[in-house]
Amino acid sequence: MNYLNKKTVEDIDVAGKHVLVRCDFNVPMKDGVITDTKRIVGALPTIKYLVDHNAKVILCSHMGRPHNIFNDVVKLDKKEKKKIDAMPEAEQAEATAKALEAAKGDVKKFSLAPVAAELSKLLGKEVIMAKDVVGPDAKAKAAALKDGEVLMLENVRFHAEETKNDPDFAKALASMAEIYVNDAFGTAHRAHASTAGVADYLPAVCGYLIQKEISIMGGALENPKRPFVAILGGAKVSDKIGVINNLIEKVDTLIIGGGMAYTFFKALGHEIGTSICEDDKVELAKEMMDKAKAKGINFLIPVDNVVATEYSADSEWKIVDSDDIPEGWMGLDIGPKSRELFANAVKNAGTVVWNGPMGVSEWENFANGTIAVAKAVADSNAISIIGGGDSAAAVEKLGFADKMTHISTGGGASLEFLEGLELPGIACLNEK
Ligand SMILES: Nc1ncnc2c1ncn2[C@@H]1O[C@H](COP(=O)(O)OP(=O)(O)O)[C@@H](O)[C@H]1O
Ligand SMILES: O=C(OP(=O)(O)O)[C@H](O)COP(=O)(O)O
Repeated sequence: MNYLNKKTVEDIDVAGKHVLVRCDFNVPMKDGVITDTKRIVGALPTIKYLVDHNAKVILCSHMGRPHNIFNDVVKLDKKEKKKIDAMPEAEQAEATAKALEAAKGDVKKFSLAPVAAELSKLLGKEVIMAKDVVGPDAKAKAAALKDGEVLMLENVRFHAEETKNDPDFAKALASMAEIYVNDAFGTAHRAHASTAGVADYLPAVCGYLIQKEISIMGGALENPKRPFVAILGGAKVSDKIGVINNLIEKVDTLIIGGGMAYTFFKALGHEIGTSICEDDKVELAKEMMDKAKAKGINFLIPVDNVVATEYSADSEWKIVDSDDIPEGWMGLDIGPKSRELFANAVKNAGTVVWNGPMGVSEWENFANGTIAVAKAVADSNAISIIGGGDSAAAVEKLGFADKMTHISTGGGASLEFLEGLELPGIACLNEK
């Protein structure tokens, strides 16, 4: 998908205008404290540009997946509902009432107020917080904004109309501004009112974060410095089929690690013990390997594995070759020979795209494959692009973030971009 011809904030006169900026401020929180500010820091260049150019800045974002509080409809979380459905019928009514009551009290944790406070610190200026999204408080505060001032609306997902891409809700958002800027890369794969719908009613351009994400990732896909190496890991083949399909057409080397690899082992006829496997994807794994062979791509899967007796952080473990996984053992990481094999493939790469850990990297005993790959990518001279999600978290935790060319701020969005899918939040923006 080529989005490089989209208008940016620099292509439009923002001085004195109300500018509605959609950011992805869906940051991880624990006990009311933001645990990773990457997405807020990522939004700063656009916000600073608008402030410096005397715009009246109105920021909006979602946070989590809350209930529709403004219509007073509180719905149960999917997981909660499943739990209640599994209860004996006689207990369900009481459990539902209790859960609904608890869900009402939950709403505060989805407020963007902590983000406004953090942003204010990072910007070194006040960020005015609205009590609602398109209600009287937001409208009054937006109308009163002076040039260079910044307002944060409440969580757009407090309205069910947001995720439904309801035109009236999009219009209500648009009515507060004269220009729309989308800089929410992490939410660009969603066709919601504030990420796409609003562009029907205002001149619509992208911010610097979206521009950076698409120019680096788009550049790698369209015109990669070769050899181009893709490393895919994580739990499931089904999550990455689209990415494999798209990248197999472009790369010189495709490396498959993590839980995904065991479906490929099965396709090769190996015994995989109790390793994670998607039986309905074995045939597809075979097809992928045949395709890679036909295209002359270097296709690498682990040659050895760290196997464990149970899925737990302190399980007994040992190292075995890939065609020698014993009955009752499960592969939780790639082994030392695979680490070397993968590191060697990365060493002379021109471009590396990496998405998904090589094993259960959350647990120390099964993190060495992911550490080795992160180190190899960091030590290479390649243009290195890390998809969001768990691989980004691993790279950051291991202290290699500074050595990577780009760590995407979007998990789902970067995957869809690498799949070559259209991102509605970018497709809706005006062309130059
Ligand atoms: N061998 C394995 N067995 C089971 N789970 C695994 C294995 N390897 C990796 N995983 C799990 O995969 C998950 C990450 O996968 P995924 O969400 O696809 O990655 P990303 O977020 O980077 O796209 C992690 O929770 C990790 O524990
Ligand atoms: O955190 C997000 O997605 P990600 O975890 O895939 O990066 C985005 O804010 C999108 O959120 P959503 O998946 O609730 O639409």
